[in-house]
Amino acid sequence: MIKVNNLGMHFGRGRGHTQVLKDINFHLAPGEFVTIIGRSGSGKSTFLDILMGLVQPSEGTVERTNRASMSYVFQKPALLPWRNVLRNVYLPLQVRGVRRADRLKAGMDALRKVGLSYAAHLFPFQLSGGMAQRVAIARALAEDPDILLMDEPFSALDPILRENMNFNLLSLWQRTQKTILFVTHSIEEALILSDRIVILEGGRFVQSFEVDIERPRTYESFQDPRFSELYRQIRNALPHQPNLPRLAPEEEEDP
Ligand SMILES: Nc1ncnc2c1ncn2[C@@H]1O[C@H](COP(=O)(O)OP(=O)(O)OP(=O)(O)O)[C@@H](O)[C@H]1O
Repeated sequence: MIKVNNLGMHFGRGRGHTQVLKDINFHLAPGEFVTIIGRSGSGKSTFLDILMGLVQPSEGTVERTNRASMSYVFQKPALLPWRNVLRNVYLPLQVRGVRRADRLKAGMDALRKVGLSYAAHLFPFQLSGGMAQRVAIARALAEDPDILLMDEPFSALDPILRENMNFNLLSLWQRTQKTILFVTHSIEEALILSDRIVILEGGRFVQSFEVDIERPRTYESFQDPRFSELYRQIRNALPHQPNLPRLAPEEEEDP
């Protein structure tokens, strides 16, 4: 779906020069769910902006197979307060000049996919944080993209709601067969969602983990021994407090 070759990105020059991304090679296969984890300022949003074509990279190329279409879900829902939910959801279609009847249908279909058809006529101030974020997802789905780019979409939600939204997204992904590239700071969230997790550190993709936890994932998946094993490996691949020991591998049980 997407292939990134030797990508690099820097901003400014001279003393203000910042190298944000270096030598990035990356691919996203059809139907795959891939998550990027990296600390704040590691260049995750810059990477998504480049994939989306909002920013030109300083070096390297981004190839997209068969001109696959993409939609972006931002960290904040960014809804227009004077438009109701349905009119927010079909806004990108309206901008593209899609006929009214078609955009109403696409908007309602997208709201149904996130379980919010009942809220079509509410205004943003009447929504909870989780509802607003689902409206933002519906707005991205209304365009029926091949690829969804999601930049920390649930980071502002409380942990229980966030977990529920994760399972919500998984069932949506299974039903719609979209390809998803997700960004988060949370190892748990990455593990419950993804097929593959890549770590962005110092502007490079330093490690990649295949998440071989059985699907469909459920609340039980948190108890899967592979979950805690992968958690340890990924946590150890991220920066540590210098005075604290790293996580030891789990003890093997006696046969
Ligand atoms: N237009 C710009 N001009 C100069 N520097 C920039 C610009 N955009 C981003 N940067 C710098 O690039 C680095 C990476 O920013 P980016 O927003 O991609 O990080 P991030 O990993 O998404 O962070 P967070 O997790 O906090 O959202 C930061 O140091 C930022 O200051």
